[in-house]
Amino acid sequence: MSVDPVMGTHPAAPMVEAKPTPAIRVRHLWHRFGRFDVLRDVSFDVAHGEIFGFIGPNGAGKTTTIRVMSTLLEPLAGRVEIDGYDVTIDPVAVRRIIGYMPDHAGVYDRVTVREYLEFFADAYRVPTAGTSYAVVDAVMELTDLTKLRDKLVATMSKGMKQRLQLARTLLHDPKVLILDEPASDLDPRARIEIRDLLVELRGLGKTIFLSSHILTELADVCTSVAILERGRLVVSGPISEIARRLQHAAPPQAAVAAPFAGAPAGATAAPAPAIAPAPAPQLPTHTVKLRVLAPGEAAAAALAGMPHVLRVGPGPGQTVLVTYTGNEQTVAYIVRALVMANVPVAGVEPERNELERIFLEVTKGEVQ
Ligand SMILES: Nc1ncnc2c1ncn2[C@@H]1O[C@H](COP(=O)(O)OP(=O)(O)OP(=O)(O)O)[C@@H](O)[C@H]1O
Repeated sequence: MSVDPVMGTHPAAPMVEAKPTPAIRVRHLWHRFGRFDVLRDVSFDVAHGEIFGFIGPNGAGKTTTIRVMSTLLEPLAGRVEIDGYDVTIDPVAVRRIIGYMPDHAGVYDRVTVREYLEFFADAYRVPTAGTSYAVVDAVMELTDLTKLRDKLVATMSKGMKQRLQLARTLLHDPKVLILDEPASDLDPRARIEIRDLLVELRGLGKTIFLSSHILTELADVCTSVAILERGRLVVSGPISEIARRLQHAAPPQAAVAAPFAGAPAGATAAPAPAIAPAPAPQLPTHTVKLRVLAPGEAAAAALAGMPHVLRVGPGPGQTVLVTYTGNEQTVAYIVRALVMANVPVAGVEPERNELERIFLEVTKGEVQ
C-alpha cells in the first residue's frame, strides 16, 4: 500500500501508465498492385479527437491506405487498427466505428435529401430507422441540410452533394470519420463550409482522418498530418512539432549571397539600424515576399551580409523573396534596411503557411 499525500491511502499505482489506444494505428503497411509496390512500410498513429490530414500528390497511395483502413482492401502486409480493432480480423466491428466517405462517390439522384438519408439510416439499422427517423432530422440539422430536405438530389450542386455524403457517413454516429478528398472539386465557399463542419464535428468528439493533395484546404483545420510520397511515409505528427523537428535537423546556415544575376560584387551590408533584434540562431526560418519599386539586385545589395537574412532571391513579378530567421520584428528590420538604402517597399506579403513549407521541405516532388 502506498500513501498519496493528497488522496490518502490507495493500492500501489502501476509504475508505467498504459498508452491509450489510438483512434487509428497503422503499422508497417505494404500493398502491391501487380508487381508495383504502392505502399511501402507505412506506419503512423492518429490520436482520438484529431483532425488528421493525409497529404500527398496524386498517386502517392492515399486512397489505397484509406481503402485498407475502411476494410475494403486487404493489406499485403502490416497491421491497421481502428480504435483497437484490427481491420482484417474484425472488419464488422471496424465498420461500426467508422464513417467512410470515398472520393468521387456517386449519390442516388432520383430521391430527395430526406429519402436518401432515410434509406441509409435503414441500411445502417440505426435505432429510429423505420419509425421516426429522428436521427435523420438531427444529421440534417448538423450538416445544414434541413432547408433542402425535399430537394431532389439530382438538382443539388456539387458542394451540397458533398455535404449530403458527409451527412450519410454520420447517421450511425461513428467515432472515426475517414474522408477521402472531401473538398476536392469544391468552390472556395463550399470548401470553407465543409472545413467549418469538420471543426464542428471534432467539437462533438469525432476523430477525423482526411486526405488531400491541396495543402491550403487543410492548413487551418488539421491538428496533425502525415505526408506520403511514392508509397512511403515521409513525415507525420503535429504540424508545429514537425516544423520544430525540421528546424533542429537543419544544419546552421550562414548568410547566403544574393542569387540575383548581376548583383554588385562585394556589396556592402546595409548600415545596422539602431533597433536590430537580438541574434536568435535556433529560430525557425521564414520567407517573406516583398514588392519593391527598384531592381531586385538593389534589394539584394541592401540586405547583403545583414544578420538574420539567409537568402535574397527573385520572386514572381516585381518581388523579392527574403529568407530569414526571426520574427515579425526581423521583417520590420529588413523593410527598414531597404528603405534606408533607397529601395522603396510597396508591399509585404505573408509568408507561405507552415504546412506548405513542411511539404516542400520533406518531399522531392516524385510521383509513382
Ligand atoms: N486497383 C488498382 N490496380 C492497379 N493499380 C492501382 C489500383 N488502384 C490504384 N493503383 C495505383 O496505385 C497507386 C496509388 O494510387 P492511390 O489511388 O492510392 O493514390 P492517391 O494518393 O490516392 O492518388 P489520388 O490523389 O490521385 O487519388 C497509383 O499509381 C495508382 O495508379
